Amino acid sequence: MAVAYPHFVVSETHTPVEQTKLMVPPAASPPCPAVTLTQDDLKKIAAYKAVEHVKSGMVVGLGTGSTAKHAVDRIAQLLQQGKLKDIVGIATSMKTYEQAVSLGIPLSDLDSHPTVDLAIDGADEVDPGLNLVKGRGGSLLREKMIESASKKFIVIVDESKLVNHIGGSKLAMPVEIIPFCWNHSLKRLVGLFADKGCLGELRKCSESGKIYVTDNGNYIIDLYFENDIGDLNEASDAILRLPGIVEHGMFIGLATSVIVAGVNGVTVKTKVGSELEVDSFSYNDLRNGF
Ligand SMILES: O=C(CO)[C@H](O)[C@H](O)COP(=O)(O)O
Repeated sequence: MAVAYPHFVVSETHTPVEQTKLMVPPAASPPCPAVTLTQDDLKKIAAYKAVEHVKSGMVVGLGTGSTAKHAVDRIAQLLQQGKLKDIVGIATSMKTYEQAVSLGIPLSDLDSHPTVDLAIDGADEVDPGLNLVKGRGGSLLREKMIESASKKFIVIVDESKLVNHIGGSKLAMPVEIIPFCWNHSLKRLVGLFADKGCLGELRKCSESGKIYVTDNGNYIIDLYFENDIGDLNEASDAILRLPGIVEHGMFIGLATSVIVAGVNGVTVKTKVGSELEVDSFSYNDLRNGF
């Protein structure tokens, strides 16, 4: 059974793998049987909603990861259908670059297009102030370069990414470092946050066990925090002061809006000055259009 979402049909067969299965309640009117959305369906819903903000002629930052992949697919589809024209994409990773090339999306870079109209990307954590952790997919440096050059940066997530505070998922906060004496850098990073119950490890490829190397030829140290990191700007400054550190995965104040797809519908949080505007849409609203 497909959810009657305006722009796409959820696949009828779902592969559970590691995805969370979520039950969406049936619509009150018109009657509609319950539908099971996978976590990937939610990512796709958030991605498609974000792509509604892409207009012809825009320079668009193309994110990396399983959520952003849906946005790139959708942009390509709209280009192929002639509903979008003259889009220039700037890829945040080699993987996204290859995806975009395979789909025929015209690409450029920040040297030729230093200002990006809109970037769309996933995130690993989103806090209530729209600060993020990014980079569990390894692309944090190019993502931060492109997203900080964007007039608008829309983050697309399923609701599992929401946290009360950065580090709150207890999963990795990645830091890209140069390979030279990586163990020294690891110790210095962990030492910065000794009072926060911080542990760190060099990222390895899960399949080969080899050291993970970023698109920039660097390594990644994954930091794990037992306690709240505290002031994010202070933590950021301390990390970036260490020689050998290239960038970290805290994206502080960069997102202009976040689209969260959850079991009950979609929430769009948008920064308006210092305020946060929140719009919520149930799947019934989505059925009837916004
Ligand atoms: O920062 C990223 C890659 O560096 C991704 O955006 C982040 O890891 C989220 O990935 P996914 O959409 O697969 O959950």
